[in-house]
Amino acid sequence: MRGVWTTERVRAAEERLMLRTRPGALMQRAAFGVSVQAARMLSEHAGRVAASRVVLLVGGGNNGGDALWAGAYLRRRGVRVTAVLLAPDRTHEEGLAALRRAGGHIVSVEAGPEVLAEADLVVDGIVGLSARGGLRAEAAELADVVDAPVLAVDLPSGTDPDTGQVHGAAVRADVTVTFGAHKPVHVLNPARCGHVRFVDIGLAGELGEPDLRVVEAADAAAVWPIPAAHDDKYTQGVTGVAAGSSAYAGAAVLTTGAAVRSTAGMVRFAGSAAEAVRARWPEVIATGTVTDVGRVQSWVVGPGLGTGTDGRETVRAVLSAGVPVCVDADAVNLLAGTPELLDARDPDTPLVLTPHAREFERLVGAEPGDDRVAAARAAARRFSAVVLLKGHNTVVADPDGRVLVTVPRGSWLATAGSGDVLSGMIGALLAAGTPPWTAAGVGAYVHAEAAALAARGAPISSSEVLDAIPDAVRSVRAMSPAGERV
Ligand SMILES: NC(=O)C1=CN([C@@H]2O[C@H](COP(=O)(O)OP(=O)(O)OC[C@H]3O[C@@H](n4cnc5c(N)ncnc54)[C@H](O)[C@@H]3O)[C@@H](O)[C@H]2O)[C@@H](O)CC1
Ligand SMILES: [K+]
Repeated sequence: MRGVWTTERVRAAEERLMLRTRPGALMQRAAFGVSVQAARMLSEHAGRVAASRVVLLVGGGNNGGDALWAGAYLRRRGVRVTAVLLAPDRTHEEGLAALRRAGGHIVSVEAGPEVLAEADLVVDGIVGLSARGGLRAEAAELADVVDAPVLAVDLPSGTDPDTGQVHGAAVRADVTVTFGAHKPVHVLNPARCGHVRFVDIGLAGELGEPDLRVVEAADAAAVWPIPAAHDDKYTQGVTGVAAGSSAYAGAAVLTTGAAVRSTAGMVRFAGSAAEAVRARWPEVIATGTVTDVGRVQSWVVGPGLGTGTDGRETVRAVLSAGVPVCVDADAVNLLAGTPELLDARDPDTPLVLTPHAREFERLVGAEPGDDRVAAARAAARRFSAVVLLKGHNTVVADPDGRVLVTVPRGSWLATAGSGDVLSGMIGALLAAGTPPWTAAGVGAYVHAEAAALAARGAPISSSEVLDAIPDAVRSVRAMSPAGERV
């Protein structure tokens, strides 16, 4: 898992590091990293470095200072550098002097559109970690006329560093260079950041435990249940699925299918869609009700269940079964309407709640808001459950405060029934004994991987995501040396 630190933590780490480094050293390390990345982009996009044209958009803080120093380094490689000063009276003095000495041009905002029209690359040094709100009017107007590739210093200006939200105008970067640590914006708003490149400024020893973690292929490969010599159909965990209704048999088929495709163990189904499930998945033992289904090691409850009396009793029954439960869709709505259902639960049995934003609002009484990480964390604590908040980024919070994020590759999962598939996958991982926070995070990661593999550039349905689960598991195992060995 890759660590992510909030701006408060990064600033504190930088302050500690600055006590041990010469003044200005950190900025120069950061700026040198920006110049290296800029040169790489110039080679790629303009076919040359020397004699190409770079425009620096320079705000009134240290972010602008980074851009100015990077411009000075680029001058040494023969680049024609022009700095547009957005806050002339607050421009970083040493950086400005360095660029002047190196032979860079300095222009005011009025000349911005003209120099931008000639640019091979634009460096966004408008605002960094101190950013609040969208771009101010002058910066917004300039950002609007940019046509060249954009390299953002630390973050694309106008996006919130800690939530990734954009209110108003913001830069859209092709590449973002981050210093010393990944910050929340880099994983919560990848569409604005483009490719994120890390520049080491020596912070690692000062950072401590991350605030968020990003799931990677190796994490999935390390925990995905693979049958071993001693295994039979029971030892790998039996997943129970209580989903669907006469009106929504499809949800039952998708959820059950996802559990079938995810692991080699057994899947049992309980509900009025038993016949449809059996017809599509002959390996599943399907019965009418939770009480006569037999032993399972986890339950998935909710997709297509309906919110009537039968659904409510089903939720009560699985919550009191003493095994880990993944509560999705209608089961989340039932808990929102009848919170007493949670009394049926043994507090020591893992519970995973998987709401999307509207279900979250019903459950918690408030929208997730801008800070989805904080919202998921608070809900996890309140319900003593792992809360997986769906969205373009999936956020998975544990009651102990740990948070996992999955960074999406496209929006292919914005399709009907994809949540049903996810809950079946999480249920299968829970049945195999995977701890709930990991099961939810890794399930979401492989779900997104399956979508990307199935899509290959064209819209897909949930059935195709489901069919791609084995390929996604193969892919994460192949990407990770640990996974390949097993
Ligand atoms: N602290 C350090 O040791 C290091 C800091 N570095 C750089 O320093 C940056 C942080 O610098 P600062 O704290 O000086 O602040 P910034 O450069 O992020 O912001 C400067 C000022 O911009 C204004 N501003 C805020 N929101 C704005 C908006 N939406 N539109 C326009 N202007 C806005 C504010 O008045 C703010 O004080 C980092 O992002 C990084 O680029 C790097 O040089 C690495 C080392
Ligand atoms: K920036």
